[in-house]
Amino acid sequence: MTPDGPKSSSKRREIRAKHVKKLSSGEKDESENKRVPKREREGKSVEEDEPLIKKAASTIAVETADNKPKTSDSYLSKTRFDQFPLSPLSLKGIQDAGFKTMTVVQEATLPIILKGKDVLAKAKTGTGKTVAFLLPSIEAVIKSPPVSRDNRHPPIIVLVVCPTRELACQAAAEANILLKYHSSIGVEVVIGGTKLPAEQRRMQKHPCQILVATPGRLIDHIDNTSGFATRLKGVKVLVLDEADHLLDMGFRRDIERIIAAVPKQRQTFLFSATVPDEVRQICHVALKQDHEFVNCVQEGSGETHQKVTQMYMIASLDRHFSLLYALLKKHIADNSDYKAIIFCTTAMVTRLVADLLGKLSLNVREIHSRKPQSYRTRVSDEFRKSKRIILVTSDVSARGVDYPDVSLVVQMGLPSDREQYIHRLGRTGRKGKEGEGVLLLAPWEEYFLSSVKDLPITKSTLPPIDHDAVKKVQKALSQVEMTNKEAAYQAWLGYYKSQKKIARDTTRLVELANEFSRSMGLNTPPAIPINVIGKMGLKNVPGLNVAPGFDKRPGKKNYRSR
Ligand SMILES: Nc1ncnc2c1ncn2[C@@H]1O[C@H](COP(=O)(O)OP(=O)(O)OP(=O)(O)O)[C@@H](O)[C@H]1O
Repeated sequence: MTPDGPKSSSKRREIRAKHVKKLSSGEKDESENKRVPKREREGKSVEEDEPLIKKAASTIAVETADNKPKTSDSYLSKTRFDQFPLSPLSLKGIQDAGFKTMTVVQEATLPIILKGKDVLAKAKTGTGKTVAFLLPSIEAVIKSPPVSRDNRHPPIIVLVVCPTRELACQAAAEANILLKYHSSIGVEVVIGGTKLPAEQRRMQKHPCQILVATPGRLIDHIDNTSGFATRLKGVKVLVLDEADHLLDMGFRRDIERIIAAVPKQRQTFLFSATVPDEVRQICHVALKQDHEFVNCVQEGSGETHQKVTQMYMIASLDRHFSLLYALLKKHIADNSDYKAIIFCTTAMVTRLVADLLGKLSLNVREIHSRKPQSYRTRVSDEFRKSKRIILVTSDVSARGVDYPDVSLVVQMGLPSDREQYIHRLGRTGRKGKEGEGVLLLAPWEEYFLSSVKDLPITKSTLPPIDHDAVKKVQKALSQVEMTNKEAAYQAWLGYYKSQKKIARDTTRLVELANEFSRSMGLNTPPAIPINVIGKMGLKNVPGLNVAPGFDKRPGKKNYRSR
């Protein structure tokens, strides 16, 4: 391969990882708690949302030549990029990236976007949505009039909003790959976890036309960075990546503020692998009335990848840790180049599970919101590049993160909803590859299955757990620090308190939490400060171990952080 020739996908990944690393420098862990969707923090559901308004928009189902909707997992189309009026420099960048033909979602959305229309696009996980919105965005920058060098507030032409820092950095890294030959176009990222003045200085030094941001930090800049609001007045393209998540109750107010800060006269793209009906009905807050809905996904089994086998296991909580261990051991034995992701319900449960698997001598890393951003970036980068590794994570890694070759995704406990289940599962089987997904539930969580009954998820027999393995897990649990168990117990309780069906009977909820406590090897449930119990709405519920006084640990207002 010539130095400038098409890149192999591993080379491309390396380049992107380098970009991500560069983009996401930051030392302080500015907890993501405040950005955890309020719906999840407070247990509110979409049903409690504002009245839904009916919306008229044309829907385009992507069809094959024989007019049947695409059912195969082939994420690539036969259409070449040069069949569209894209700038030669973009085409050169695409060639260098090693992209030969467009993916289905790119082929379906590009012609509509190039006509100037707003688009709401739904396409499976790992099928190239990022490039689908970046390419036409770059074209919009190229078509914009040049800006004079002495303009003190050079306009931001494209604003991309992503729900997490990892995703924002990843999108910016992908943009940098596409912009390889566009030396006059710049991309910047603004995310939490870094100091605001540092970002302000960086933006001043490198005025960009494309800005990728997380909602909270973007609003910080609107409020506190001089000239920033003026720069946003230049926006011609607004992108909401993981749009359904950004439009749900947790982010909605921020998104409404962001929309108010950019001109009405603009093009808007909403992309996600899941677009629930509620989101279709409220998307008018961002999109024009005559937008197109491009649906590259068949309802039901079409929403997940055929090459990813989906199984669920039902077992009492006291067996979950041993089951997880048995499951991982079997997966490792069967897959020499295994790469597994374990999703847990909260940050503190994530820490507990990571700690436990580490004590069981598995090669484990952890990512959640309580880790500093610099650590998160480093671990994410390492996991992206490595094989024979397990990542234990909270939902900060559920959406959009593009780790190649993940062979197994385990979801422990109740996913927050059907969409989250699909996005988490979507970390495997990317770009048409094979993968395996296991959902591990307790019997009282089985009701969740009704929300995914149209997906090809089947019941699995439980892997055999020998006596030695149980002993090993118990020993490992006894070595896990008590403070980690206490924090996991409290977080567990907070999470399930936000699950309406379970929280309805608070006495039962506490009984279940105490079952979880026993599964960690504790005879007595950890004590919870009385003020925290009050805030959780669990005052006087029998079974709780009440500690007098206040929980003074930093950032303790929210019981669940991701
Ligand atoms: N035309 C193409 N040909 C080959 N690979 C591509 C093409 N377009 C994008 N890719 C690659 O496909 C991978 C998945 O893309 P991306 O992360 O954008 O998926 P996604 O659809 O946004 O997934 P998710 O729903 O999980 O966010 C990336 O590694 C990206 O570089």
